[in-house]
Amino acid sequence: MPDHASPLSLLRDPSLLKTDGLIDGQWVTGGGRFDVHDPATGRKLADVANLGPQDAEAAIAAADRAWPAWRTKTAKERSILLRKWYDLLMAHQDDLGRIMTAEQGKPLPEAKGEVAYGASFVEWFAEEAKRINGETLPQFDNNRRLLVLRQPIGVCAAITPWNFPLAMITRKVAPALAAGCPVVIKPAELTPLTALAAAELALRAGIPPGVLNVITADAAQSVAVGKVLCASDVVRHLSFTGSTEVGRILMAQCAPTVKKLSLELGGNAPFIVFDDADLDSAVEGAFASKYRNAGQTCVCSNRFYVQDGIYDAFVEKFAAKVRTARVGNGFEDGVNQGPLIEPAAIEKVQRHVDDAVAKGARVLVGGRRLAQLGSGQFFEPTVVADATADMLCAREETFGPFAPIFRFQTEQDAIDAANATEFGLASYFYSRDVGRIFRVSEALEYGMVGINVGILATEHVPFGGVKQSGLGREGSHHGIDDYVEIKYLCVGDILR
Ligand SMILES: NC(=O)c1ccc[n+]([C@@H]2O[C@H](COP(=O)([O-])OP(=O)(O)OC[C@H]3O[C@@H](n4cnc5c(N)ncnc54)[C@H](O)[C@@H]3O)[C@@H](O)[C@H]2O)c1
Ligand SMILES: O=C[C@H](O)CS(=O)(=O)O
Repeated sequence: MPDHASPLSLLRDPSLLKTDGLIDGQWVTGGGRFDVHDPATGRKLADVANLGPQDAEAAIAAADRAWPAWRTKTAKERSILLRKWYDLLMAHQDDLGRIMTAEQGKPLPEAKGEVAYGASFVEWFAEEAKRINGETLPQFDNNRRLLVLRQPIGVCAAITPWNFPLAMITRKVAPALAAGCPVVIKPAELTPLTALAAAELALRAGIPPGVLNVITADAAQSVAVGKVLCASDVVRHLSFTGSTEVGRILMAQCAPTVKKLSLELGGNAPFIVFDDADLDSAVEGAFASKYRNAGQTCVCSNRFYVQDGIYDAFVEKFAAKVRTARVGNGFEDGVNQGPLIEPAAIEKVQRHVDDAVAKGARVLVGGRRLAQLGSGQFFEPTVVADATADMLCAREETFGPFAPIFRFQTEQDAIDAANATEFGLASYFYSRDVGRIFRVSEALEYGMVGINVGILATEHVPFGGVKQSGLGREGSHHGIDDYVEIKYLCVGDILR
C-alpha cells in the first residue's frame, strides 16, 4: 500500500493501484520486485513485479489460447467491449491522471488530457472494429469468383515508452483488439502503474482473460522479455514505441521470425518561421510544440529556424513567452512544466545547452537544472539564439525543455536544414503564403507536417514517421492495417 503522504493515497478508487503483472486474467507477482519513483520528489511510490522470460512465455501462451474465442467474436461484440473499456477509462480519468502525474511527472491537467487522448484511441477503434471490410474483385474467368479477406494477424506484442504511459499503449492495444488479436504488453519500467490500472479497467469492461496481458519488468528484465517476444513464432506482430536505437535492436531480433513490425521511433522536429508568418501565432505554436510534457514528446520541436526578416522580433517575443513558464510539482496548481523523468534526461539537456554555448549560442532564458527543487530533476525552460548546425542540438533529439533558434535566409535554406537529419517524424512551419505552404509541405521529408499549428496529433489521423523515425502509422483508419492480414480467395467451378 502507498504511504499516506504519497499522491496515490488520494485515489478515489485505490483498487486501481495494481503492482503485479497480468497474465491470463491473473495478477502475477513473479520472482522479484522493482521500485517506481515519483520523478518530482524522488520518493518511492510502489514496488512492482519484476517479471522475466518465463512470464513472457506464459503470457504468449495465454494470448494464444485466448485468440480463437476472441477472433470468432463478431466485430460488434468486440466493439461493445472496447466501448465499455473507453467508458471506464473516462469514468476514472481523475484517478488515472493522478497515477500518471505521480509516476511520470507531467502536470495533472496534462495527465488528464492524456487519459482522454489515450481513451480516444479505444473509442475510435471500437468504431473501426466494425469497418474491417474485405473486397470482391472482378473475375478473370466467369467460372471463378474472387474475394479478399482481412483477418486478424494473431498474437501481438507491444513495447511502450514512459512519456505517454497510457496513450502509447492504447494506440496499439485498441486496434489489435478491434482486429481480433490478443496482446502482450511490456510497458516502460518507469511508468508501469498507469498501464496496470488501464489493464484492470479492461478486465472490468469484460475483455476476456488472456486477451490483454501486461509483463512488468525492470530495465534488465525488459531486455530479456523483449528477446522472448521477438523470438517467439507465436507472436506475429511487434509494435514498438521508443528510441530509434532500441527500435533497431528489436527489428534485428524480429528478423528470424519475419514478424510484421510497427515502429514509432525518435524524432528531431524542425519548427520553421517564415517572414510572412503571423508572429504571435508562431510564438504560441512554438511554445506548445516545445514545452509540452517538459519537452519530452517525440513530436516536440527540436530545432527552431527563423527567417532573417523576423528573427529579432521572434526571438524577443518567444523568450518573453518562455519566461512565463511555471516549473514545479505536477500536482501544484498553475504548474505547466514538470520534472524530467530521470537524471540521465537532465544530463542530456545540460550537455546540449553547454555544447551550444561553447560553440557560440547566446542564452536568452534558463540554461540550468533547478538542483534545489524537489528531486533535482527539474530543468529551467531554456532558449538560446544564434544556434548553428555543428551543435549537438541540431543533430540529436534533446527530449527536454531546450529551444535552440537558428537563423536562415531563403526558403530553400530552411528546407535543406530541416531535412538534414536521419529522422522524419513531425515538422512544423508558419507561413500565410499559400504557394509556400504547398511547396514547403511537399519538400519536407517527414511523416507529419504542422502548418501554422504546434500540436497536430489526434486519434483519427495517421501518426508516424519516415526515414529512421519508424515504420507504419498509428491511429486513423490506417491504424488497423498492421493488425490484419490480407487473404485472397479464388473460388472455381462456379458454373459446374
Ligand atoms: N514515434 C513515437 O510515437 C514516439 C512516442 C514516444 C516516444 N518516442 C521516442 O522514445 C524515446 C524515449 O522513450 P524511452 O526512453 O522510453 O525509449 P526507450 O527506447 O529507451 O524505451 C522504450 C521501451 O523499450 C524498452 N526497452 C529498452 N531497451 C529494450 C530492449 N533492448 N529490448 C526490449 N525492450 C527494451 C523500455 O523498457 C521501454 O519500455 C525518444 O526517442 C522518443 O522520441 C517515440
Ligand atoms: O511522444 C509521443 C506521442 O506520440 C506524442 S503525441 O501525443 O501523440 O503527439
